This record gives sequence, structure tokens and C-alpha cells, in this order.
Amino acid sequence: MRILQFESSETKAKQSHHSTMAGNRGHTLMEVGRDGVAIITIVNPPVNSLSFDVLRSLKESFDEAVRRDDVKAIVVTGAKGKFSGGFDISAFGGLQEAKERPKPGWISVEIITDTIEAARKPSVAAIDGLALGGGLEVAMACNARLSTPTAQLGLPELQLGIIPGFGGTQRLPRLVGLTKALEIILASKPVKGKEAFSLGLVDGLASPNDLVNNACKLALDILGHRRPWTASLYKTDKLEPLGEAREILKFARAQARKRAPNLHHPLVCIDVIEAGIAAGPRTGLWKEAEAFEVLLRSDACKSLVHVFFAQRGTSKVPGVTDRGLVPRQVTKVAILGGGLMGSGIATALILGNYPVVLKEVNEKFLDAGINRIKANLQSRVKKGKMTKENFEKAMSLVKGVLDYESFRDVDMVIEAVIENVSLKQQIFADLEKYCPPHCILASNTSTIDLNLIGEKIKSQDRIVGAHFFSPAHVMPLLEIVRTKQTSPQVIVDVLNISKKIKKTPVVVGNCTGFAVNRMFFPYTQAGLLLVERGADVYQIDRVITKFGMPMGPFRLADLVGFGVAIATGMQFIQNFPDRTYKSMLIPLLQEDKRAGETTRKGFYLYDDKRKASPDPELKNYVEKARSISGVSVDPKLTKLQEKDIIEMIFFPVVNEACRVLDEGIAVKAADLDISAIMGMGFPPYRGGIIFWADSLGSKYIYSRLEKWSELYGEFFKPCAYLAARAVKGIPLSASVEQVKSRM
Ligand SMILES: C[C@H](O)CC(=O)SCCNC(=O)CCNC(=O)[C@H](O)C(C)(C)COP(=O)(O)OP(=O)(O)OC[C@H]1O[C@@H](n2cnc3c(N)ncnc32)[C@H](O)[C@@H]1OP(=O)(O)O
Repeated sequence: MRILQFESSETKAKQSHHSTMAGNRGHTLMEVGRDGVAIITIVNPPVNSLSFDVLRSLKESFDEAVRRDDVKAIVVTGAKGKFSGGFDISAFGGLQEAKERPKPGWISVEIITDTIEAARKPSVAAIDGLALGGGLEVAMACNARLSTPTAQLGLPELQLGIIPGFGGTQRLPRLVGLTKALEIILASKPVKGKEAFSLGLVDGLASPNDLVNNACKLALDILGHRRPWTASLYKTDKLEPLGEAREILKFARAQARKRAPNLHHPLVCIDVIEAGIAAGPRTGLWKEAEAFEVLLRSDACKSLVHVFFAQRGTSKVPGVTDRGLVPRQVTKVAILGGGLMGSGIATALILGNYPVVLKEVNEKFLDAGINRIKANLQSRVKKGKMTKENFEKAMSLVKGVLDYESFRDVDMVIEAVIENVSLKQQIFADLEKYCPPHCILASNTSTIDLNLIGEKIKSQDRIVGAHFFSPAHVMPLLEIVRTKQTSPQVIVDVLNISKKIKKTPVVVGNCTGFAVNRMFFPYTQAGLLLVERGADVYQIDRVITKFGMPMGPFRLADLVGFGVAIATGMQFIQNFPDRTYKSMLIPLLQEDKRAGETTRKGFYLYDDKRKASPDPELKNYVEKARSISGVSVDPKLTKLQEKDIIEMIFFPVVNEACRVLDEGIAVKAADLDISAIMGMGFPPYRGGIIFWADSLGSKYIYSRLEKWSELYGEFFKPCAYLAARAVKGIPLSASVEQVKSRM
């Protein structure tokens, strides 16, 4: 084993610190040991991303290492246990606006290929923590790689609307074969070090402590011809023969088209890989560089980069997370209600390693609740996401109870009973009595005002909404609802729990429907209004699905069930009577025992496999609803273009999102983008509801809504927030301060 021995004076003399400019966008450090191995460390916290400064510095370090007579071989690693999280995503904006545009191929050809891979001294990447995107691409250009067994290695660029741009499309297939490379790139799914070793992506494994020493040894072994000196770009042994490769690529194209018909960049990626296989890796590299430049400027990339940062921004809440509060430890959580929601929430918590007490009113309901949790976990075992052993461990974390005795030492309670105000009020009064005074009192209500739920108790600062989406152990969003009295400490605590159970949190204010359901409501309402005036149910659903939603408003209503649709509808009619469109279509269907998917009949008919098909009978119900509403068919609405359908369904959603912002229910527009993507299934490559709206312009949206409100009533009336921004021609995402400063 190689021991790094640096005498302090020598270390100083031989340490190079390559850093460009005064800005702190990272650098590399180079140390040369007595054995003649130069260790180049990427330093750019928190994830050692490859900024232009880091890349320049990396090239300088390599050039210096090659130049210096005392350097025999090179090891590249990352500071603080992380190799590199890839190209600096925050630099994308500058590139898109051409503020900083390096000459084509500067990074992938000049630095990665002609400096690192072509160096006259062998190099080894020592990978701990993560090597993602550009990080892995740097590592693949080294002559060998060592990693820790748990390090994550991957090329997740497609998730950002781009393709790997530092040679990844060429080197990965040559290291692991085409099929596996496509799987890793197209699914943006990293592999762990252990798997990377079995695939040939890395040449050996080492513990974090031995990693760099072993890498140095390997570099010297390569120099001494005891191990092969390989340039990944020119390897051919793992590549399938051309004919076979073309078949694999053809299949991959078909899969990509099926999986994401609106996305172009996965197909570009496959083309670039093919170019390299057919015409040689150097041609492939240039093709990759060209395609990368174009995709970087695409709407999909701009939207997905926005989503990347917006998602990380939701847990930064002004006035709450900037106070230096430390989350308190939550060691036990109680859940009231073992129904679909309660058992899903319990599953999510157990998966986050929280011991859970599940309370029901009788043995029968309790058993059903526990069985639901069991089934949720068992389905993970079936899918290979959980071992049998971990299943047993997870089940041992749940305890079923029928009374409040076990609530005396819980740190948080989540109430998940039916949406009944007086029942919830009674429960909160009991909770105040039985739970310790520090215990967080949360409700999973999706629509009821929290002030009403907690009306009868004193502990107002402990009340918070924890609104999960069904199925709670699967859906990624958690709406954290605060009232005017909820303490910042409680919000910080719940934010921390959401992180532990791997949910993206959005902190919202208290109102009927909060953020997500308020935005969702006009989605179905707009559909009903259009259908009563002559538009076709199935065409609307088709167009909206093509736009990128998982399902259109009518298929969704069937899934949710008309019982729930009518109950939430009533809440909205009561709270927002002016703009609620009152259609009798759903109640009429419900009256005829067509309550959606569970009854096998709703807007659609369902077969044994739950496959939906249109129902010719539906038109009779539509006619009846139309006559009750007293509206007549508008010939214009019977032949709507796709664009019109999209706008008439989504502009009311945008309008409601604007109200939510105006009322301060959401603190920033980007939070609503994430809410729409994760709560409603809005396509991420459109950047979220407000981001998408801003791509069309506030003026345009305002003028369309204004016109429809004249023709079809108050439902479409643009709100004051939208009007103010349209008049000034500024984006909907502009904060109130930004609007004022433009006055
Ligand atoms: C040319 C090339 O082929 C193109 C590329 O390389 S594109 C980049 C490819 N890399 C990626 O897509 C990886 C993106 N990052 C991630 O997936 C995750 O951040 C991670 C797995 C690295 C770390 O996850 P986690 O520990 O949960 O921390 P997370 O909160 O996500 O990130 C920590 C911070 O690093 C930032 N960050 C992460 N990766 C970054 C990157 N590549 N560039 C710039 N900032 C990055 C985050 O924005 C966040 O900043 P904040 O603290 O100010 O909010």
C-alpha cells in the first residue's frame, strides 16, 4: 500500500493551486507525492461541479503534471468524498444567453480528449461519493478508474434536456457496451460502484480510506506496463458489431418515442451515439459537441434547468428557514386513520425509518389499515425495490392501536380521517389532551381550512397541514400548510421530515384547496364548461394527454371518483362562488350509478383490466346537463383546434395560480411550478405552470381570458394579479416588489 509522505516544506513547494480569477467558482489542487504521482483534486463545494474555472484549472494542472519531470503519473479525485456532480448547471444560463461561450469542442476535445486522455503520463480517476454527468465523463477519459462500492456513477444529462457533452455518448458505450450504456443514459439512472465494476465502467473497488492510495498504485502499475494503458475512446471490444448495434439503436428509438413522445433530445442522443459507432469516435465527439450546443438552447433544457433549481428552492422559505432554527428530533409519529391516505402516509414514514403508531376506531379497520401498509411494502418487494429482510424490519416499525395511550410520547401526529369538520375538531381536542406539549399536530386534509379544524384548541402554533397526495408512499410532493399562527420551528421540523421521507415539500398558506387543489379545480371545470357548449370529452382528454399530462380532466375525474369530485366541488362553490362553473354533468352521472372507474362507468367505460373506452351513451347526459345549465352549443367550440383546447383548459389554471400567488398562499412562482409538476403531473419539460405561462406572455393570456369571459362568463375572468402584469408586459413570475419597481 502506498503511503503518502509529504514533508511540509516539500509539500508546499510542490503544491500547485490552479484557480482562475478571484470569483469562487472552484479550482483544482495539485500535490505531487514522493512516488511521483500527481494528485489533482477538484474543489468546488458543495458537489465539486465543473465550472469553467474548474475546467480551466483542470487543464492547467494536467499540462503542468505532464510538463514536470518529477511527475510520473496522475490521479484525479474530488474534495470531501465527492468526485464531481458534473458540469456546473448554474452556468447554463450564461451559455444560453451567449454571455460565456467557449469555442466548440474546447472542453470535450481540447481538455477531455486531447489533454486528459492523450496525456503522455497515465491517469487514474479515484471516485468516491458521486461521478455524475461531466464528472463521470472526466473519469472515463482517464486511463483507469477506481471507485468506492457505494459511489454513484451516471450520466443524468437527459433529465436536463441535454445530452452528455464531454464525450459521454462515445466513451460509455465503449466501456460497458451499447445496451447497458443506452440504459444508463436514457433512463438517467446512476449505477453504484459495485455494479460499475461488474460492468467494466470502473477497474477496481476500494474503501474510501484506501481509494487515493490504491489509485496512485494503479497509475504506477500502468506506467510500468503491469496494467493496460487504455484510452476509452478507442476501445472496441465491448461494442456490438455494426448490424447488431443498429438493431439495438432502432429499438431504443422506438422505446424513447413511446416513453416521451414530446421529447426530441433522447432521439438526438441516440443519433449521436450511432454516428460514433458508424463513423468513428472522433466524428462522434464533434457530432456530440454540435448537438449539445443546439440542445442547450432548447425550450426543454431551459424548462428542465428551471425545474432543477426550483425543486431545490422549495425548502428555502423566507422568514422561516433563514432564522437559524435547527430541526428537532422526531422519533415517533402517530397517524390517525388507516384508510387509503393514512396507510399510505404510514408507509412513507416507515420507509423513512420512522416508528409509526397507527390508530383506528375498531379492530376491523385497524387490521385493514395494517394490511394496506403490508401490501404497499410487499409491492416494493415484488418490484425488487426492497429485500424480504427489510420488509420485516419495516413492518416491525408499525404498531396498531385503538386508543390514545401510546400517544403520550409521540413527537408528531398526522390526522388522516374523512373530510368531516366536526370529527376533525373532536380529534384535535383529544390530541391536545393526550399528546405531549411539544407534539406537532398535523392534518392531512386536502381542502378544509386548518383554522376551522383547530378552532377549539389552544395550541395554535403547533397546528400544521401535511397534505400528501395519493398514493402517499409514491407521490413525490408534500404540501406543508401553515396558518398565521403555525410556528416557524414546526415548519422547519416538517421540512426536515419531508427530506427524510424523500418528498419535495412546498410550504403554502392556509385556504380552501391550498395550492395544488386550487390550481387543479379549474382544470376539470374548464373541461365541463367546454363540453356543455359543444366540445368533445374524448377529444379534450386526447389533446391534453398529448400536451403531456398523464391524463385529461375527464379520465382524471373517473380515477378520483365522483364522490370526491362532488364533495370538493361543494367546497369550491361555497368559497369561490363567483368563478365556480356549476355543471350538473357529474352529479347526473353519479345519480345513474356511474361514479367513475370504481363503478366501471363514468365518462368512460372500463373493462376488467381497467382499460378505458369512450361511451356513446355519454352524449345523453351531456345534453341533459346542458339543458339544466341553460346553455346552447357554440359552433366555434365544436371544432376547436388543439391549441385552443390547451389554452382554454390551462389558462384558467394559470389564472388561479396567479390568485394563489397574489394572496400569498405560495411564496414564490417557482413553488407553484413544482406543485403543478409533482402534484398535477404537469410536464416538467414545460417548466411548470407559471414558467410555461411566461413563455406565452402575460399579455397574451390576459387578452384570451378577457375575451372568453365576455363570451362565456365569470369563470374565465382574469384576476387583478394577471391584469397588473399584462398591462406592464412583465412576467407572471415577477414578485410584487419587481412589479412595483417597474411602476
Ligand atoms: C457536459 C455535461 O455532460 C453536462 C453535465 O454534466 S450536466 C450536469 C450533470 N449532473 C447532474 O445532473 C447532477 C445534478 N445534481 C444532482 O443530481 C444532485 O444535486 C446530487 C446527486 C449531485 C446531490 O444531491 P443532494 O445531496 O440531494 O444535494 P442537492 O440539494 O441536490 O444539491 C446540493 C447543492 O448543489 C447544487 N448542485 C448539485 N449539482 C450541481 C451541478 N451539477 N451544478 C451546479 N450546482 C449543482 C444544488 O443546486 C444544491 O445547491 P443549493 O444547496 O444552493 O440548493
